[in-house]
Amino acid sequence: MEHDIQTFSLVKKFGDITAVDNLNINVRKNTIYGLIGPDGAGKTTTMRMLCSLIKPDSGTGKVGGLDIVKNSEEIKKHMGYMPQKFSLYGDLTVIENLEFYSEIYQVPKRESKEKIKFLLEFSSLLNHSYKLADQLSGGMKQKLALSCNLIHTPKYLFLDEPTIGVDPVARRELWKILFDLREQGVTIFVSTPYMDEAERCDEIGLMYQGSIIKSDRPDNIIRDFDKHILCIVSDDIYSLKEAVQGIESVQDVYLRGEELHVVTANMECTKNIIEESLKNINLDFVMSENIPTLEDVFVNIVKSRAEMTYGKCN
Ligand SMILES: Nc1ncnc2c1ncn2[C@@H]1O[C@H](COP(=O)(O)OP(=O)(O)OP(=O)(O)O)[C@@H](O)[C@H]1O
Repeated sequence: MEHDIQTFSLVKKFGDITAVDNLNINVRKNTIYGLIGPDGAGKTTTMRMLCSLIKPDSGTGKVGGLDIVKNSEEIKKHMGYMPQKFSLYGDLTVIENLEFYSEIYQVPKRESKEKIKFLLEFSSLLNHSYKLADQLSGGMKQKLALSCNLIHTPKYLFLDEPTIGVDPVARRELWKILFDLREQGVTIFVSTPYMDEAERCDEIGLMYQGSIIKSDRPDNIIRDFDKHILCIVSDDIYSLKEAVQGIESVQDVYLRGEELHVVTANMECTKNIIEESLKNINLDFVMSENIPTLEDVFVNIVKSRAEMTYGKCN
């Protein structure tokens, strides 16, 4: 199996903080790899090392078979990196921004004209070509930022939370672009806080405290989850939560919108105890078993890790 992006025991420290801790990642060629994890897990630091913007303290990494420290200049020619705050020039038009990045990447003039035309169509920005970047919506700005990173036809694309602050329709459009890029042979490494986006990746890595604690296809991660999720709705969700979280076979309880999600290893027994307890306090409720979502699994894995590290807190 051919890998385009790899890390081998990668470590990065900032003073006392170990931001990336013995990280091992393997990203297959021509796939979308999603890095997900809580704030401060080390996602941005990982991406910055892979893009040769900062050096690791130890360990190594490869992009397209090239060493991220020794061959950084060569790697940069073939990669695009869109950080969380990508610099667009607000007082330049959409086309002018693309022309500017085309010069930065030293794309030959004739090639650049063709590429800009292609990217404007590809990212549905053609009708906005002469708008100032500052006048674009959040979603369009991100599409322009992405296009600026595609001007030199990179083989590897690194995107740090590219859809933050983007509305759901524009988010879907951006993902359509990513799928098209994968079709064209680009390997994509993306971090996202959104679980619906993580589910669209070919493989995801759950990052916690600098390491990958689980890595697989999203459907495999959900399939391997060996616990059950009970979903309960009630008019008095807070009394419901209080009553349920004291039950011994309940491993975790959390709110998801209007619903209370209960995690248990023993579904039938927990269901019966909850029914009894809620009847005793005269609470109206509706309970059903839910198929676990990636979000349920993610919350559970991260909480279990945190409990292993810091002990249980209720
Ligand atoms: N330049 C820096 N100097 C000191 N500490 C840093 C620096 N960059 C990152 N850190 C620390 O390293 C840890 C990992 O940060 P990082 O930004 O990589 O996490 P993240 O998973 O990308 O978080 P977020 O989702 O909030 O962006 C955090 O504790 C952070 O405070």
